[in-house]
Amino acid sequence: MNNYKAVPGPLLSTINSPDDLKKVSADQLPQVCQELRDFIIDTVSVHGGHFGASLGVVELTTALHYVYDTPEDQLVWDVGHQAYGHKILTGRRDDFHTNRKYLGLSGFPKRTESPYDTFGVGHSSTSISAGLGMSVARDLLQKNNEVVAVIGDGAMTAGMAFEAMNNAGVQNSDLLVILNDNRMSIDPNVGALNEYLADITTTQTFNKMRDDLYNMLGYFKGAGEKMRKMASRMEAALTTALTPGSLFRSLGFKYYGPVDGHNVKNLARQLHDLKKVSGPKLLHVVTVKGKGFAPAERDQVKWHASGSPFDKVTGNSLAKKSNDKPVPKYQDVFADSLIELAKKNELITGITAAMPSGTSMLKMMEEIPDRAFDVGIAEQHAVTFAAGLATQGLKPFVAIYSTFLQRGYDQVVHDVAIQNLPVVFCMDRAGVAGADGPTHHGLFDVSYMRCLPNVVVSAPMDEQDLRNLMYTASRYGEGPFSIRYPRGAATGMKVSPEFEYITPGKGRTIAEGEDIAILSFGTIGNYAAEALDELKIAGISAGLYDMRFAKPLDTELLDDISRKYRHIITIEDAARFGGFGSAVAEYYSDKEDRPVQVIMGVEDRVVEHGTQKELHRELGLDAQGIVEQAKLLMEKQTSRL
Ligand SMILES: Cc1ncc(C[n+]2csc(CCOP(=O)(O)OP(=O)(O)O)c2C)c(N)n1
Ligand SMILES: CC(=O)[C@@H](O)[C@H](O)COP(=O)(O)O
Ligand SMILES: [Mg+2]
Repeated sequence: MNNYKAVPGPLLSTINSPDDLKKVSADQLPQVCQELRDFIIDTVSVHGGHFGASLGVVELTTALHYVYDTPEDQLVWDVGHQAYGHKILTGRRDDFHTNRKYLGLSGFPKRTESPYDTFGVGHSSTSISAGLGMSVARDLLQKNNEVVAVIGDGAMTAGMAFEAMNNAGVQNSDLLVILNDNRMSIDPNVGALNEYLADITTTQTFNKMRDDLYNMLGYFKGAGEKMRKMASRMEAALTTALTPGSLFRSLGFKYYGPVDGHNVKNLARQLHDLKKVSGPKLLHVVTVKGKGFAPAERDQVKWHASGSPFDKVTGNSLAKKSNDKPVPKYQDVFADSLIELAKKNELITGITAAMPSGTSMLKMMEEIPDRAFDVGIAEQHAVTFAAGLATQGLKPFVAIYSTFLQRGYDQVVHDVAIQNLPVVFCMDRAGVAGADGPTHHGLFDVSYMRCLPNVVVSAPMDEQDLRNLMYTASRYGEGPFSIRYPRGAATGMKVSPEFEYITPGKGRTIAEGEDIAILSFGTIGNYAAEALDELKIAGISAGLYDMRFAKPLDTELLDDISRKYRHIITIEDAARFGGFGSAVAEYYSDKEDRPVQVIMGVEDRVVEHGTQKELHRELGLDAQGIVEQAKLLMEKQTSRL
């Protein structure tokens, strides 16, 4: 592991807790911020991690810990990808070089890591609900601590944030919500709320335009539809400009702002004053994502996170250049195939919930803009929106990370599965996700999809099969179809430009054997393929079957396998409970001649962060793990004889 540690500046090096921060004078706060920013840039330039969001809240983080008595005062971060400054100021500076590394600090606030991390995060838009829970608990327990929730403009687009505000507005509990408005989600923020916030932050411009605008509106009345739409948009903007924050006020919040989120002394003063204001209140802070690192300010999407080392002045990548042909990522195979399919079938639509870059749906949004939608951080809406499209005969492909689809599960059940609508779920980041850790692993989708009526549950072993399964899904008219694939690079195989229809429920034989059959589900099967040679050396003849479907199962193939083998191993990069291995066990359970089965998958526990390779090793879900299981199985058989 690279153990490079950034050296903190003279002031930052004296700060090991918020109490130390409180010892510096208000005039020194800008210097603390500069040193904090430098420290983040220095560390992330070597070790990688989320980036732009933490740079954008350096002043806000410093002001919060300066003014509030954390950890007694509860500070709740939303998503938590912006909390690096918070970690550094709350006693984790010296360990910060282990951030997101195996056995190191978590990339997100985590309750077991620090008392300053009041609520575990990773998924967005939970902070107001959690904060309200904490403030109501404070009231009931007759304590007097403060509660502050910090939420981004992207996270604010989610239904959950509005559910929380709707409730907070009538609870009358003291709660400060800070809206960190940088006009960005991971990609540019979208939606009507985004436009509303833009109107607030451009108040002065609109005030100046007011008189002209009324004159123009008169002119527009006689104009066409396009002009009228423009006029009504401008009128809405004007209304917002005249009464900024009215949306939040009407939800029962006292609204303050917008204020400059990079003036730390002013922020500290504002926060100090707001302590005297009771009830639910919202401070609207305007910041720049990537603030203080010019390349990140220029290209905010690229610098949302950095995976490889970079020059901390120019931002140029320091990753070793390779002459090898680049291997496509699964997300790109998905997006390219979707575009190919959509060009041939005009009923196909694509939907992403605020992950155009992450899912590569951006490609379709650029090539076929009228049929590709970014609906914001709104997984629930994305699923039901797709269901609505499907009722009208369209063929929606909903690309959502496996972990984020958990947010839209009732919609998958109630709006898609029960109505048997032909929505295609493309679940990216399935299996262990890597450095993002437990909140982001996609370990539950096989179980949560398999238990639903009507849903096909599939996983390709490689990019060729991903293309073919997508093609199959595009032609499958009987109901919902799910396809899971992991984060990162595909196999690099030569891919046929032709699509092939795979009958749902049909697996394939990769290798025949005699002693043990390995039944794999998804890309984890490539580890099994690697294990075959080593098993041969160990004197074990293993067959390998890429089952492709956890539902419907290839029962014909399963019957063949049970006739031929006494021992089978099933393997999946997912929770064992209710997954593919369970499906096979259930199928065999009433067969007299059932084989002895080992189910390889993720045990009933939380899997922490690390590289995918490290985590697969820890879980025993790699070639070595398969070899070990196979040997154990054969030993057990021999000892029984
Ligand atoms: C439920 C859920 N969906 C999607 C994501 C992926 N995601 C992480 S950060 C982010 C953008 C958040 O934007 P914002 O709250 O404005 O924070 P910023 O990065 O701009 O500081 C998204 C979409 C997530 N973490 N949780
Ligand atoms: C914080 C968050 O949810 C995203 O930034 C996530 O970390 C992206 O993951 P990928 O890097 O796999 O797209
Ligand atoms: Mg934002």
